[in-house]
Parts: sequence; structure tokens; C-alpha cells
Amino acid sequence: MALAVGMRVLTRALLRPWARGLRVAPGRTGPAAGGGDGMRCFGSPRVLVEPDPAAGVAVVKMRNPPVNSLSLEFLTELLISLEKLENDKTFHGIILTSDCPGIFSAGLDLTEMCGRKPEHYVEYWKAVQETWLRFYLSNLVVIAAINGVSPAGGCLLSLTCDYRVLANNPKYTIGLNETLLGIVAPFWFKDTMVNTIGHRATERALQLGLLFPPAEALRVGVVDQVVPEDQVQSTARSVMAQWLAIPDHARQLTKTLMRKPTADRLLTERDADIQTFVRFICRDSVQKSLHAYLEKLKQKKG
Ligand SMILES: CCCCC/C=C/C(=O)SCCNC(=O)CCNC(=O)[C@H](O)C(C)(C)COP(=O)(O)OP(=O)(O)OC[C@H]1O[C@@H](n2cnc3c(N)ncnc32)[C@H](O)[C@@H]1OP(=O)(O)O
Repeated sequence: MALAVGMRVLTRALLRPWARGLRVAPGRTGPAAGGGDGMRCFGSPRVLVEPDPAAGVAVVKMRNPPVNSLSLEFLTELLISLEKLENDKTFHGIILTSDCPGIFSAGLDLTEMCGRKPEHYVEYWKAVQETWLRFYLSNLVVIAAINGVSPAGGCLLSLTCDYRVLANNPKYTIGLNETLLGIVAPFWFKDTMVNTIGHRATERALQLGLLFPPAEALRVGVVDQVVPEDQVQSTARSVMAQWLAIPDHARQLTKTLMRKPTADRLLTERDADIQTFVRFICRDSVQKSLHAYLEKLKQKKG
């Protein structure tokens, strides 16, 4: 049932005019594409997939410049790439990383949540829910190679992964900073963080909207490893090899065992969660806060 709902959302997404043709992208063969076996990079305008079939691994690079904000189009492309990799028996793991220098992801796209119609908010929130569910419950091993700053939705995306490697750069902060924007992280954002760092640390981090620099992120457990910037990808690959050495069915079932109760909570409250989001985001006070925050981001440049 839950899966059917998910598939409907994904199918609808695939049927959108701008989503058509995303499966066919100009390919290039390169070292990351598995050397000489001819498998090409594929993907879509905003998601580059570099397959390494020999290793059973694909590197998924987010490239939605300037800041990899999680727009509706971008989320849809991410979901399509994930689905394609999951359906291809060649692949057992993916490394999720960014193609935008210094930015892993700036989180949910604020322009999707500002000044739009309620119907748009419904569509956007369904895509956010679907992305979380799909990544959180993916049968693949998913490792985040976090090579940039990662606030709010960007942090959430990395928390859906099985392991997080963060580049040791003081600018690369990570956390659920929603309160700083005058908004509230939904219960499933909070649950994902609780599952990662525990209740008390989450309570503090979420209320204060903490963005942790690398050493702090490691200490509190938001990330599993902090390494020099030029070693993020190689470390993610070594970790992947370790995870792929475990019998796949046992690892997958264990992942499901650990994560299903959290996912089920959203699955059973999905519609209510959409309504809560739309009611909240439509409030004048929330719209004002978001506009002011976006304005502050723009003025930062001037
Ligand atoms: C019930 C509601 C629950 C909703 C839960 C919400 C979850 C979220 O994820 S909300 C989003 C939270 N994200 C942030 O707080 C990050 C905001 N961005 C930044 O702090 C910075 O942009 C940066 C550190 C990520 C990058 O800094 P920098 O390299 O200096 O780039 P700029 O700040 O100049 O940004 C360039 C460009 O991008 C626009 N932008 C930045 N973040 C977003 C975003 N999340 N959504 C949409 N657009 C974003 C920024 O406004 C600039 O635009 P232009 O001025 O038009 O170039």
C-alpha cells in the first residue's frame, strides 16, 4: 500500500513534461565510470551519475547550482536516478555527493515555499516526503560524501544515508537549523535526527538551530567520520567496500528492521503531515519570516 502510494508520486513525477527524457542523458566514459567496460555516465540536468559497475557502486553528484537547493525539479531528478540505480542489479551502493564547490545542499528550496499557491505547497511537500522515504528505505548502501555546507534539508538528506563522511573545513557546517528561519522541522526530520544522535542532543540542536562545524558534528554523531577535504571521496569508497562485504540480504533486512518504524510513522500520517505543512507555510507570519530570510541571503552579497 505504502509502496503503491510512493510509486504513484514517482510515476506522476516521471510523467511531467520536464521529467520526460531525463533517463537518456549524454554519456561519457571515464575513470569513475568503471574504466574500460564501456558503461557511461548518465543522469539528468541536475544529477550526474558516474557508474563503477566493477565495484557495484555509482557516484551520484548533485549539480543544481548555485547551492543545490532541493527544488521540485531537482528532487524529482534525484528520485529518478535513485530508482534507476535500484532497478539495475549491477549496483549495490551509491555515494551521494555534490558537484557544487563548497555546498553539499542548501536544503529545501525556499522559493518553493514562498509566495506560491496551496496546491503548489502540496505538490512540493509530497516530493520532499517521497525523497526522504525513498532514500531512507533504499535497499542500496547509501554513503554521503559531504563536501560542503549542509543546512536543514541538506542535513536531512545526508541523515537518510547509511554513513556520513564530512570534509574537514570549518565552513562546512551541518545541522537542522529550521528554527533560525522561524520554521519548525517536521516530526520525521526530528525522528531521523533522534535516530542518529539521540533525544537530548537533538532537542538542543533543533531548538537552537545548531549548525555544527566538522569537529562538533563528529563529536555529537551527526557525521561518522571527518577527513581532509581531498580524501572525502576515497574514504567514502573504502567505507563502501566495507559495507558491501556484508551479505546483502542480511544487511538490507537489518536496515529495514532499524528504519521501518520511523518510516511507517510518516507513511501512516502522510496526508495529515501535508495538511500540517500547508497550513503552517501559508501563515502570514511564516511567509514573512521566509521572505525576510531570503532577503537577508540576497543582501549578504551587496
Ligand atoms: C514546516 C516547514 C518545514 C520546512 C523544513 C525546511 C527545511 C529547509 O531545508 S529550509 C532551507 C534552509 N536552508 C538554509 O538555511 C540555507 C540558506 N542558505 C545559505 O545559508 C547560503 O546560501 C549557503 C551557506 C548555503 C551558501 O552561501 P553562499 O555560497 O554565500 O551563497 P549565497 O548565500 O549567496 O546563495 C546563492 C543564491 O542561492 C540562494 N539560496 C541560498 N539558499 C537557498 C535555499 N535554501 N533555497 C533557495 N535559494 C537559496 C540565495 O538566495 C542566492 O540567490 P541569489 O541572490 O538570487 O543569487
